Amino acid sequence: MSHPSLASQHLSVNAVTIAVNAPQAPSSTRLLVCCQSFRLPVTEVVHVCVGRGGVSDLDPQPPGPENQFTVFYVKRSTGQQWSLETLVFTAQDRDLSHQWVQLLQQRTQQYGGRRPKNLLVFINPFGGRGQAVRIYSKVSPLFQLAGIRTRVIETTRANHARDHILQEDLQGVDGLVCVGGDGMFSELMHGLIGRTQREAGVSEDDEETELQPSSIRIGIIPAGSTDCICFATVGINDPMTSALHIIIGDSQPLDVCAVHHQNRLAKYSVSLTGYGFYGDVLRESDQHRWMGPFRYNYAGLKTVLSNRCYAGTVEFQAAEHVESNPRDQSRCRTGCLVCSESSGRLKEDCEEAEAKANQTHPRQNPNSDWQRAEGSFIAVNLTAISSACPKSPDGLSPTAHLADGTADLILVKKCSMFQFLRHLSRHTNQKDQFDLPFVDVYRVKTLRFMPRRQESDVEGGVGSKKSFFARLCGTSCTQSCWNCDGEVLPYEDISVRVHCQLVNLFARGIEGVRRASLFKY
Ligand SMILES: Nc1ncnc2c1ncn2[C@@H]1O[C@H](COP(=O)(O)OP(=O)(O)OP(=O)(O)O)[C@@H](O)[C@H]1O
Repeated sequence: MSHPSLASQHLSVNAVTIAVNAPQAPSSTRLLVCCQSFRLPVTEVVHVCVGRGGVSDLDPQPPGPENQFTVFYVKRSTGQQWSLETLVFTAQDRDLSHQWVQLLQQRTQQYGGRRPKNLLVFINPFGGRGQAVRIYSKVSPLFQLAGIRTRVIETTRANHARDHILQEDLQGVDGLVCVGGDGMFSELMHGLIGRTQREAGVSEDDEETELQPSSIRIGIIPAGSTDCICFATVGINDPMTSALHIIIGDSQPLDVCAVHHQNRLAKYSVSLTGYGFYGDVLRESDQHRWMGPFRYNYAGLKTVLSNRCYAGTVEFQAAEHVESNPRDQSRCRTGCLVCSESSGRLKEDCEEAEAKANQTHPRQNPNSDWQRAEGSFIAVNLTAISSACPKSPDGLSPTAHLADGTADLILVKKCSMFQFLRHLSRHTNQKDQFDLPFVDVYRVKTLRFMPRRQESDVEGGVGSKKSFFARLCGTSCTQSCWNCDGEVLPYEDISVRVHCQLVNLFARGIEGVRRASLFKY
């Protein structure tokens, strides 16, 4: 087909005649259609067909004359929300229309990124408000439209999805999708990381080992109660937006924390790994499941009122090379430079680690770069991402990066209940939420925590120097637990290592203002 002859043709869209610019430019971001203020990147074309197309059952349309063709594309609505939009073009005749469709399909394939062809979808019918099946039925026609094959499994028990990924044949699958909340994402992530290590002959229990990333990406269609991971990586909890990110094959690497206890892998975590306050809230709320979602408010209030703190030692290795810190104001956004530079460093680090492993002599002083903080803490929080969610849009650490190989460690030292409340409330109303004398924050690669039992604990020492409220709440506990992405870990001493860009999501991070405005039309 002769492209230049097409390029000089004029088509009409919505009764306005527009010029279509030459489509043979080599760049993948070449604009497909250009008409005064209208620009459409080929990477965001979902589908092209002859006639007037509709999104199957959602939007049935009469086929329309064959000299017309329809382009389905991603449209930015408000904020980070995406929707599917259509443009109907009218060519001079049927042949020209067919040529355009063919050309645009070719271009979409050529420059359209790494789009999935085969998805394995897990739906948790009980996640969130039990709406996951209905939510999936709204977005599944989009996958059909884009020509993506899907195999759908409704889970029948906890860990069904994880076990399936670990045990079943995934030949040809190029994407895993969960329709549910953070717990479902965690299942997919554990299954995928576990399977990849097994196939690579890597032991997950070995803290020193480099874990292997998988080429299979994970998509999240939010249908849970908080959906923090979707919110922090896409910027919105909207099933349609997530489905479109999956279809156009977006790719967002994500750091993962491997949490170990006594030389065994305990769990992987991407958002909060928290001891003290968040561990107590989770433990308390788990005991009151019968209250439904209200249990979180109840447990939160009770834990705040009891104002417990715990003695222990935190050891950590601060991030090297990293130009950013948790108190700067530069947030991780689509195309983040800090994260992309980390992917280069990741390769260098792997080579260095391999060289070290091959050395006959052990390292001179493996503990030389460890720092230590000792004391009584109300909370020890580690988060590899901002952990933003609709209730706390800035998250635990607003400037944490998605894929720079670090996590933010937030130490909230012993303070009064009102001071702690101030710390909690700063999540939503201050620029630097760590600007408090009893809060320390570090960007780290590794962490170790050891609880410290004190003589006085027995009598009610640091952990239970009981306030009036603590007595009122009947909380005499001197031991906390870890909250690891919403699951209780029943240990206190743990070690954590951040694995840079271990998993890949169908996402692109949160789009910044400049980029969003480019596409405002
Ligand atoms: N069929 C099932 N029956 C019972 N539990 C399930 C089933 N399928 C998945 N699960 C478990 O349910 C837990 C919660 O699911 P999910 O994350 O989808 O919803 P949620 O807890 O409401 O959301 P969020 O984690 O965002 O708060 C998961 O940890 C998962 O292991």
